[in-house]
Amino acid sequence: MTAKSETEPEAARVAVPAPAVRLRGAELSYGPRVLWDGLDLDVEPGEFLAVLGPNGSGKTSLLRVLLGLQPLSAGTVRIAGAPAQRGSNKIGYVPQQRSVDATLTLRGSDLVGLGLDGHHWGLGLRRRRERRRRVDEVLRAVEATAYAKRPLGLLSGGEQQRLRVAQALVGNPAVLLCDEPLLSLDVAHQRRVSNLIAQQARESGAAVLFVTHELNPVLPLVDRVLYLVDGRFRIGTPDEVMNSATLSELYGTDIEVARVGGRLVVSGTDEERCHVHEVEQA
Ligand SMILES: Nc1ncnc2c1ncn2[C@@H]1O[C@H](COP(=O)(O)OP(=O)(O)OP(=O)(O)O)[C@@H](O)[C@H]1O
Repeated sequence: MTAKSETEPEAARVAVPAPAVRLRGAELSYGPRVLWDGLDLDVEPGEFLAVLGPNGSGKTSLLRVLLGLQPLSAGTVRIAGAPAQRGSNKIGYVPQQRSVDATLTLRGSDLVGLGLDGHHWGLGLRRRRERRRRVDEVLRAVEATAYAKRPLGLLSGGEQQRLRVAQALVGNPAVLLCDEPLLSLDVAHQRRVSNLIAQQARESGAAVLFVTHELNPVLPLVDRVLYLVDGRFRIGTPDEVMNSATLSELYGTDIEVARVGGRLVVSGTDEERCHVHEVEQA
């Protein structure tokens, strides 16, 4: 009896899975400029976290920290229980869109296949077939099959973006980092891509960190929001963060937030900095 009760706490500790992302006392500074500090954040498997903030508030820098590309100035970062590491196959990443050289001859399907490099698919015909099957499955999911064999340089911005999303999803990552993934997508593909990302969270237990200037297209999918402004931040459910009192405090000026037909409408003296895209455009 005594021996059993002594072993129970140990067993319980082992059974608790690590959060997908854990930041403790995290600070990022460039020279004297502090982007954010004192950031404590756990993102659980299956959680969808929207990361908001005006230009230059440090959203992309946060993703770079999680990717192991940017060291913290203070504090710790762990991905699925291990230190953040460059090239980790635990992470899928949709980078901010940049134009691809028109002469690039790499094909879309090859780009998506690169998302499986570093995974243990092994050699042999069976493995190669499995790999191809997975690539084809993800290409279908982003509706890119029709142009997957064409050179990347000849594709439109939206077509390239869907391939980047496929590349991030193909390895079933524990953490999915998305840097404004909906830019240049039409409304139908915005919906499809954001639903796919949320589905990956639900079905594969991926934690999603989704940087966006447009919260409304993903609002129904979002569990929590991290809102960064000038070194300050708030973390909470959309209702806890996206309200007049909290945003006015964060921006240090009067901000009005209203819900109109399920959308957030933000207005106020500083509305141009505070996600003007959330303001209903007439
Ligand atoms: N390596 C670096 N050295 C110095 N300053 C940097 C470095 N990387 C980024 N910065 C600065 O840090 C700030 C935050 O950049 P970051 O790209 O993280 O912002 P962001 O919130 O993603 O902005 P945006 O919404 O415009 O994409 C910017 O002012 C940027 O110029």
